[in-house]
Order: sequence, then C-alpha cells, then structure tokens
Amino acid sequence: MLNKIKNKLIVSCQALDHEPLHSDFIMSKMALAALQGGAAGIRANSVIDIKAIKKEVDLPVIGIIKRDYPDSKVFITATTKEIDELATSNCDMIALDATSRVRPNGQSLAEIVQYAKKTYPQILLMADVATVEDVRVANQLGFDCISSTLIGYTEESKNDSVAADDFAILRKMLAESQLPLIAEGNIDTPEKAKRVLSLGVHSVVVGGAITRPQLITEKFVNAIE
Ligand SMILES: CC(=O)N[C@H](C=O)[C@@H](O)[C@H](O)[C@H](O)COP(=O)(O)O
Repeated sequence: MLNKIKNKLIVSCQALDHEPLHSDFIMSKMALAALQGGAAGIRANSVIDIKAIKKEVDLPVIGIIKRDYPDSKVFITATTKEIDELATSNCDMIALDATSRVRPNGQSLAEIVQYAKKTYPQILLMADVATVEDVRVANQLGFDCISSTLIGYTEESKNDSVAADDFAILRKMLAESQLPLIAEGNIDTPEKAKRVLSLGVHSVVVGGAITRPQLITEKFVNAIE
C-alpha cells in the first residue's frame, strides 16, 4: 500500500453524524468521485462507511473510528476496541492518535500498537501526530507511517498550524521521521498539496477541501461578504 500511495493524493471521505452528508452511501460515492479524479487512496471513519467504500472502489483505505470517551481527549481510534472493530472492515491501514495524551481505560499507545501488530499483522498502522516529539516516539513503536493529522488540534500544538512559515513544522517532522511521513490537515489548495510533496512527504491527505461542501461553501461566502 505504501508504494501505491507514494507521491499521490489520498482523499479523506468523512461526515460525522452532525454533518449534512452523514451517510455510508454518500461517502461511498465521494470515494468514487475521488477515484475518478485520480486519488490513490481513501481515508474514512467508521466500519459502515469503510465497508460501503470498499464495495464501491478498489483503492487502499485508511480506516479510523472517531469516538469520544469521558476520561480522555483522544478520539481517533483511541483503544483496542476500535482496532478490533476496524479489523472487520477490510481496511488496509488503521490510523490512530499517537499523541502523548492520556488514553481511555488507562491503555498506553505502545500497548495498543503492540496489540494491533500482533493480532492483525496484515493491517498497516499510521500514527496521527501533533508535535515533533510525537514523531520521535512514533518512530520507535512499530508504526508503518506517520501523518501530521493532529497539528493544531491538541493543547500541545494549539499554536501551530501546518502551513505556517512554509510548512515549518512539517519540515521539522520530516527531519525527525524515520518512517514515511504523510501530510494531512488543512491542506486546502492544490498548490499546498504540491508544495508538501516537493518538501519530501510520502503522500498528501486532503479532506474538507474536497469532501465537506458546507466548508467549501463557507469559504466562498466569506470571500464575497
Ligand atoms: C483533526 C481531525 O479530526 N481530523 C480528521 C481525521 O481523520 C478529519 O476530520 C480531517 O478531515 C482529515 O484529517 C483531513 O484533514 P482536512 O479535512 O483538514 O483536509
């Protein structure tokens, strides 16, 4: 899978239950549109969406389960329960929060990675990170690749944004990463996607700018008001 997505675009097709396009059927058609546009992979949330997408397109899928827990701020594939659920979806890779934050039920990141690798050796693992320190830790844990998904979305990274200073944080992550690094999060123009690939990231994930029409509409409205 890592070869198939090298230097290519992955489209994140996600609509949570409060979003207008929340539907496995619609996400499968989003994935078909992504395939027709030339995407090399899909990122998707929930077993039901991944199954529908896998039926519709023959592309590698990065699966996640977003779920809130009362005792933790971690919400992307937070525990081994979500790993077990995703293993039933036929996804090719699982992405999970790889920040240093406390996880639900006292599970540790190392424990979860070890469990996933041992139980489902055929499924690749992506570390969703927020800081350069997270990259250093992820290098050592048995992940197959790292993604910059959570930059700006955690307390530790709230002052960072992926594109600031010509992607300074991504360049720092690239310097530290011993694994393929995927650019993800707020890559919202074709120019930014091209730029991050030229900096040396392995692939680029684009979500909202392609698959969240409410956000796209808002951009137009803000520009004309
Ligand atoms: C922080 C978080 O929850 N990120 C999620 C991770 O799967 C998705 O909501 C994003 O759409 C995805 O990462 C792609 O990013 P963007 O939509 O900005 O291109």
